[in-house]
Amino acid sequence: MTANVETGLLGIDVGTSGVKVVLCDEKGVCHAQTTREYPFQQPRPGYVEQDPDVWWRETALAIRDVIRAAGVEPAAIKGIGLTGQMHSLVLLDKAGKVIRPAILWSDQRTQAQVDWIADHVGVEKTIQYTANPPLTNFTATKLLWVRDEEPENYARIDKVLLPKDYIRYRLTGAFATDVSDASGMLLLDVEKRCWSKEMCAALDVPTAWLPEVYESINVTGEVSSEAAQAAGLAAGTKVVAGAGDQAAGAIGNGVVRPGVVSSTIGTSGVVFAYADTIVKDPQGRLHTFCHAVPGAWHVMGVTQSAGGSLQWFRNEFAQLEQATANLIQRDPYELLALEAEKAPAGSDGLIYLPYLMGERTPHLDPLARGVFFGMTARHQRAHFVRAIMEGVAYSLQDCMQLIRDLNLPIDHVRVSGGGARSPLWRSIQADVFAQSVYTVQANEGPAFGAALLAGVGSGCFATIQDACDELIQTSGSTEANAANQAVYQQYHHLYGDVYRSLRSSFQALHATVQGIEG
Ligand SMILES: Nc1ncnc2c1ncn2[C@@H]1O[C@H](COP(=O)(O)OP(=O)(O)O)[C@@H](O)[C@H]1O
Ligand SMILES: O=C(CO)[C@@H](O)[C@H](O)COP(=O)(O)O
Repeated sequence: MTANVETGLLGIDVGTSGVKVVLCDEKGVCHAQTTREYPFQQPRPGYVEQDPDVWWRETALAIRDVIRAAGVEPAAIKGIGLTGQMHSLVLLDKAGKVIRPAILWSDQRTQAQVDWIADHVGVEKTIQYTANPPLTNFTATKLLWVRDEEPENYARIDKVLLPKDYIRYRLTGAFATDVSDASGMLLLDVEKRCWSKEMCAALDVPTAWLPEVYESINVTGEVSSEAAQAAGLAAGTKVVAGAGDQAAGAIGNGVVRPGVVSSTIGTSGVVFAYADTIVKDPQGRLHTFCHAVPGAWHVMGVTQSAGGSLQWFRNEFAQLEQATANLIQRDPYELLALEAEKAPAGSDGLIYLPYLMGERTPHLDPLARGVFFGMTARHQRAHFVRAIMEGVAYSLQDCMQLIRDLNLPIDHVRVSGGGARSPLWRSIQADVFAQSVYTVQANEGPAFGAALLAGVGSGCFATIQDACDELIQTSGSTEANAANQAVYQQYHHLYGDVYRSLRSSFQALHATVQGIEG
């Protein structure tokens, strides 16, 4: 590995399935990257939690790993950019200790608090204050759940942070966040890019609990001696504000101009569009958040369980592939995707609704559940895998449609995330979207975007657009197939009907499960 990196930029992505750290130079060349996985806990149905101190432990080890692998002098690292899973709630007490496990973005326990906000503040007022409606995913609802269900923990709160901002606190001692990630807390005035005094007052959340808000490229602090020792960094290294994982991923994909849109299949699925001015879906089905580009916004539609659906299927129904992965040196996802190619477009009438963790766009329905519809005895495992990929693409197309309805152009679609590794999943997306999709050369995703933000913050690039123009190029395209397009149009229609037919049954199912499981 190279030892002559003069200007290192470190990007850290505190993800849901693990932390990813990349070390690039000012030319965008990545000299080392590593991922360290960690689990999440599901103590009850709908609950999803993680231990923030595990994030920090694994992040410090991952930083050490990439510095060693790149053979770079720690002092050559000119800036660190942070990104991570959005919305997840981290609570600290006066001594800076974590009060309880983080309640994650995918956790669905807060419907009562969503209803409370709707009753006490009103959905319209909430959209007026924060640009978004109350949703179970957003941080403020999680905070109110702690108020209602764990008053002893609530009484100890001194600071409320997001995942990447907890890592910032451990690196620098600073309490800070950035506008894009803060947008997903339901406490930010997204239009003015500062905390909403009205919303905080309405929820009785002291603004002193909240970190200082910066634009993504601004320096928020320097690595402390203690953190330098733990992570193998040089004390004094600058840490920029960074961005939520979707905004950082958008930077890594060059989604920094109108018309360029990304479709990302990670655990969640996200369609992300740049906006020069603030644009809102009146029904709140798309999120309206600040972009990491200063002075810009974005809208995004979210599929709760996109790659997460295939992950679930792999874990439960591809155990042989998992157990032999090392032996045969083939990734189980790759094997499943190859198998899915044996099924035709439309999976012979098998339709999958990817609602394993409820759904955000377009239904805003935490009670929706996953469905395989149309099973017959002729369906094989290949059909199930293909149906999952198709169902996720239908959900992403629902997001695309809502973005078009806001008159935002979709001229050029860039696919990314783990799902874009699969040629089949790329083709299905092109066919369902009825337009070509493109991949970009730099495939390190949000961590790379965070490193670019560090590059702008430490003066390597004048602006984010300059950095993207210089470093991000498309590397391939997948065209839509007209015959498949026609098949998918018909099944997509049915897919929508299946949800509408089942909506009340999902509510009844929830009530039944609650009654039985308590
Ligand atoms: N070779 C592959 N073929 C198809 N899907 C894949 C492949 N590799 C990864 N995936 C999908 O990508 C998801 C992980 O995406 P990634 O962007 O790495 O995750 P995260 O959301 O944790 O950032 C997996 O859950 C899986 O569904
Ligand atoms: O909830 C959202 C965005 O609103 C997710 O983007 C999470 O921020 C994490 O997603 P993965 O990267 O783990 O898929």
